[in-house]
Amino acid sequence: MDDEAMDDGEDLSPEDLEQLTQGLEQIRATVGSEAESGMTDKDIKDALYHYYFDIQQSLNWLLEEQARKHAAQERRAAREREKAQKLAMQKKAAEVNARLSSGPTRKKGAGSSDKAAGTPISKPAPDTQQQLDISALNLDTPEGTETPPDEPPPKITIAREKVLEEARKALEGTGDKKGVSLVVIGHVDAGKSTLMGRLLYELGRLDEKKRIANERASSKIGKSSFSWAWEFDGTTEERERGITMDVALQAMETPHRHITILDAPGHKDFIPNMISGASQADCALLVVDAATGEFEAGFDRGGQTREHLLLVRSLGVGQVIVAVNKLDQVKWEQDRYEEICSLLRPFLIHSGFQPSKTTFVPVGAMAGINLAHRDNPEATPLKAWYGGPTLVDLLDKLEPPTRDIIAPLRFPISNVFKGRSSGTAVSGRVCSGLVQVGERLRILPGDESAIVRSIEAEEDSLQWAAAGSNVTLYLTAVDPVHLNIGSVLCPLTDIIPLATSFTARIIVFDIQVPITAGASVELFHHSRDVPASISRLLATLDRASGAIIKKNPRVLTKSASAEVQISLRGSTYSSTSSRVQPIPLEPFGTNKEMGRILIRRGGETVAAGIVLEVTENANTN
Ligand SMILES: Nc1nc2c(ncn2[C@@H]2O[C@H](COP(=O)(O)OP(=O)(O)OP(=O)(O)O)[C@@H](O)[C@H]2O)c(=O)[nH]1
Repeated sequence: MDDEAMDDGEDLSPEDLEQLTQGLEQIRATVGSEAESGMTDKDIKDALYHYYFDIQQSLNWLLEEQARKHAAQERRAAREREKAQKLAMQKKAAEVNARLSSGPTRKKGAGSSDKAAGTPISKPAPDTQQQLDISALNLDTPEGTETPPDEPPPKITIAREKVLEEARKALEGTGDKKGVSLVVIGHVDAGKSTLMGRLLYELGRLDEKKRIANERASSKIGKSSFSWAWEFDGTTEERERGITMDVALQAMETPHRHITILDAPGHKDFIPNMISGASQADCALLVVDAATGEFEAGFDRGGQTREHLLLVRSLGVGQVIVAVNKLDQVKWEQDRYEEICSLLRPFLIHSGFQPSKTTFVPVGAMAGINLAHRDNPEATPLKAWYGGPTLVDLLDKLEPPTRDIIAPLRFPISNVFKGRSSGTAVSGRVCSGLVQVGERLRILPGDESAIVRSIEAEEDSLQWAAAGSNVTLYLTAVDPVHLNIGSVLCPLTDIIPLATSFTARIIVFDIQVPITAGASVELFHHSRDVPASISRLLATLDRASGAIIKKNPRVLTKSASAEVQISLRGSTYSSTSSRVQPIPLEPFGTNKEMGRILIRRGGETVAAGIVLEVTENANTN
């Protein structure tokens, strides 16, 4: 472009100059000022001149150029980071060698205080599971946020009683908005991400500039119909394929609620990610596609509408809003809306949702119809027959479930990444109890512990977080090698059992091949899934009363309720080669959120259940 760059418009005709000025104004209106966009007037004029004043082509080129520059900067920064990391590792290795050669430096009466002091000499994890999990960690340091040298870990500054009192007040919700977390579920392409992207825009949480950028960039790769979804589908692969693959987290405010949104993938290949999202949620928003044949495809056997509903209910979600979307595709016909509601209602009841906790709302995600406002000009055909609540009206009435803040802390890790300021960060949901800055926590499985350096929720820094909060904990005094997705953080004095075998009460889904004793399955518990087997069929039970119908049945068929023994695969044998890593879980009677399980086989969810008793507790062995 330099060859053709123009010289201050000296050779231009008055018409060309006019076009140049207008083009500059229009591009500026889209990209913002020089400070905001990093584009000088000269860059823009050169592009306009080069593309014969075609604004669209000039803008595309400018955006591409900017992306190229940014990528080059990132590559440079990555190289520098790598160099710095190598140097730091060499330094650490030299320190370790020096320490090892001068003998152990255990402090007086220290017990485990080597860890408290953040001693960097840490044994590699003895088991393969922990080593394998490391590959799932996202340990990249964001640009310009290199880890500062170790600071002393923070101390607890607020008394436990005071934290409890504050947490109780916050949960009562006096003055403050009540907080709920919402998982967005539904068949692939129902419009979940579009709905949530558009909703954020309607609520003023997505600004015009970002919207235009998403629109432009999505149309550039021929995916303009997904532009609203881009707010949630952030990765290149998700955007190119036009599907959600992992759970995306965002927050929004309605007049009386603060809502954490977990946008789950609809595609059946990503059900494990959907389960991880659902296990962090209080309520669900089911999105269904009203277009002819599409609702049916999602609702039939093999579609995700049924499976998602059963999964969220099995994981303890009791409230659901059903958004009947894409009604524009059927000319906003009331009959179609009612047909869909009448097909879903009995299924919802059958799946265990109380009618009083189930609501329906007609919406058009793409055009923003009946999301936050009723006055959309395109809503006229809907208004002819619908005068009920908008989606936001319904979201505003979601009730948070009872939170158990007295129980010991249980924080199952759903993600591990390099912290922004320092240390390692883990994100997830506080399932029970409280966590506060300065607290030392045990990481299970394993013998390690870590200190909470800081707590963050949607970029707010907190001193403590209570049951029901989705937060990020920044940890210190721990080697990140010990932090794995699926591990659970607990108080040092009240740790969760580590099970290799347990009994459970399960409900069998609509399966075609019956379950026999010894069946190999995948066991899902929060964000962890492990190979297991249904080692014994103990009894079939009456679904309503729980009374035993038959002891030691030979098989379990669809819709059966049963008591079974589940063993992590290999754990029933004594040879060390087949030993498996135990997983942290708790009987449902002790801790509801830690006592729910899902069982899958061959890519299909075959049963859901609750843990009755941990029969092989690796902690007490
Ligand atoms: N006509 C019409 N199309 C819509 C509407 N809402 C979403 N879509 C389209 O439906 C397609 C799928 O939308 P997404 O938001 O990606 O669907 P999703 O449910 O998030 O998809 P996954 O997360 O991959 O399961 C896109 O092409 C959207 O433009 C709507 O209200 N009307």
